[in-house]
Amino acid sequence: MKAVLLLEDGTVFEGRGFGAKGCTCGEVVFNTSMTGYQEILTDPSYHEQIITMTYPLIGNVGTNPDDWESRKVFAAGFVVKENCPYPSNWRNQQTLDAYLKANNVVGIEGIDTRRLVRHIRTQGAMRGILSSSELGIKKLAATLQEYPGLVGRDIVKDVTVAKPYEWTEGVLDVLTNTQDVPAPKYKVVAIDYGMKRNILRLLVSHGCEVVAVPAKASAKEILAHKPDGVFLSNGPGDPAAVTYAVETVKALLGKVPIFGICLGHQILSLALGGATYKLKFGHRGANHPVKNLRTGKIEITSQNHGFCVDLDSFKGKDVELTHLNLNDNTCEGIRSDKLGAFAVQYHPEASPGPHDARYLFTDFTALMAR
Ligand SMILES: NC(=O)CC[C@H](N)C(=O)O
Repeated sequence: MKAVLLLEDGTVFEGRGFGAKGCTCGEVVFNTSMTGYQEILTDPSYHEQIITMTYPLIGNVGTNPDDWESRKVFAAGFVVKENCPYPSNWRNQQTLDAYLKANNVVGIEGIDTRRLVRHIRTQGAMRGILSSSELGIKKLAATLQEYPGLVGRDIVKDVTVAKPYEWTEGVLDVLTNTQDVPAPKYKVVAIDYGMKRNILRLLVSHGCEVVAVPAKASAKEILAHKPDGVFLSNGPGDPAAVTYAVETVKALLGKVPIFGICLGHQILSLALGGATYKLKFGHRGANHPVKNLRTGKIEITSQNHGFCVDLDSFKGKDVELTHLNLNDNTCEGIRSDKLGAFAVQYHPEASPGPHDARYLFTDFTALMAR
């Protein structure tokens, strides 16, 4: 079936539809990872985003019941050069096409993804509409006009959970189908702004007993759990719009150790008096070099963010820059020793990506132990 991707600046890409037949709007972004498309599709941080994969062959390992990073496919749409209809992998249970159909996600293949990515890199991430149902450009343009984009909107409320839940699974070894679940030593409350499951699995495998709470949980409700530590999760959209989350973290600072990832890093930074801004096209991939300024070591990291913390916004404040992105010298980690809080912009839980930064989970348990 024919499909079309129309960008807000009028650029049109025509291709073949796969997955669900339908029409969807979102911010068009790209991810350079060669692997992990199922984890990427189910990362709630991609809510209201149409993901373009730069690696040309996608779907070659099919999909499976284990590699979900959340309860659903949150990506608004999927753009690939070539969707592989004949996956080959011992874990495969469903082709990517059938998986997207089953989860009502629109896909397009056969477009020049290199041209699309170069366009986004030069013009910046922008709103787009992807459709394999309505194909009339005029009608699609009118529909796209209605879509407001991400800036200034709290969309964490669309992906968070309604009530608290416990998580007991550890990191899964797919070869032996066993999990690493040591006896819990620390009680952690994780605020779920759209949390990836591998963060939860790693907290459990590092000896944490985890209860996840909705994004709007108050500091009082969180402290009532008597946690040894609080975790601030990843999540979609503009951090500055999630004002209730910033207020809650302000009320927690200094009362309990805090560790944050991605959106959690941005919310902690805002609570510490910092500021955030929108990057031109964001960082999304699995090979982004980050320098740990304390150890001097370079970590190859998994990344997925379109907003960033302004390095200069902490001038005169007792906040240490701990990690720096070596591609563009942007902030990738901060810490306040005085307040017992630290966070990174990138994804140490990988899923997908390298495991270089897993030590941060040990840093968190060491902080709680102190
Ligand atoms: N993965 C995330 O938590 C993303 C954080 C935020 N939504 C951003 O795009 O920068």
